[in-house]
Amino acid sequence: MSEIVLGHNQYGKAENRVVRIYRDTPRHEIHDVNVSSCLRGDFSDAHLTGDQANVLTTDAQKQTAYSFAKEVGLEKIEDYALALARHYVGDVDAIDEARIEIDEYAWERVIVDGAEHDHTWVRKGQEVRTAAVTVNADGEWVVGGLKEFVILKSTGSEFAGFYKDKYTVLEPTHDRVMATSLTAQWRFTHTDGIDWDEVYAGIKVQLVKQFAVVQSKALQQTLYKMGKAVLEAYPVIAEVRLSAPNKHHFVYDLAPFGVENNKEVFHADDRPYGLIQTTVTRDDATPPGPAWDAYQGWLS
Ligand SMILES: O=c1[nH]c(=O)c2[nH]c(=O)[nH]c2[nH]1
Repeated sequence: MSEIVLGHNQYGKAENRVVRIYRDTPRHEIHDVNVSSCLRGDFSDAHLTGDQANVLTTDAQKQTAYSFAKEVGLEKIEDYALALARHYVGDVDAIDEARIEIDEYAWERVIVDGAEHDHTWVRKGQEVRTAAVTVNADGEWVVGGLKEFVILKSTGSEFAGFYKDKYTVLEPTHDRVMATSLTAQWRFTHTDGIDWDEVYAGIKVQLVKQFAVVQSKALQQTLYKMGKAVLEAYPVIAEVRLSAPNKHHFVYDLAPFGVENNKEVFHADDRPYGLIQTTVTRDDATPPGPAWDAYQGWLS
């Protein structure tokens, strides 16, 4: 008979929706996040005997997330996440490792009578900025990123010369629409003295540029070039991971109506979609440790 044992476990408070307003001057600032805290450590008893003595409640984690929005501030999600993770590992004995995952929603000031308004914004829909921070006794890891970044080019994309079997019906193309909703994550080599906002903005520029300028032979090639450009431009990045659904745009058949369609009218298909995923790394990158050990998405 095999013995049944407790395996990896972790717990926390997922998706605290924290909004911090800075209102010390008439021109307010807003920071809007979805923050999840995840704790790893000596929690066997909670599972095996029901003894909760070591369990810092998920409710306390929620309270901490809100209080740290004031105590630490929320100007930089990476700094806020590091502060939370350091607090859990440093202050609670049972906790060996803390993982903080944050999505940040950007807001943009409305324009009233030609001027930016002091305290009214509209949601900026372009992408969600992400951060994932892990702290344990051996070190600290920060992974920055973005997701839901929808980007499309109307030409400059090919897909041809692929392997063919008896089910292959796809026609090769040297001129197609390429579109995706990009998720990108980048692992920092260290965590001190980094201008998180500058690196974020610069990496976004690199990702966009490669998507636009590369004469793409495949989404795979575009993703590789994106990751490579980020690593070339930013020595503080050790590794980039990219995940891109191929949002297929099919030329719509207008022939039944006697209407010519020279790649001018498309059906934007919803599903299924190719899902292309690529890691680009330095051959001498420091080991990732637990940098990629997810909380949200652990099973995916
Ligand atoms: O860029 C692409 N990569 C693929 O692997 C693939 N497969 C497919 O059918 N279309 C595409 N496009």
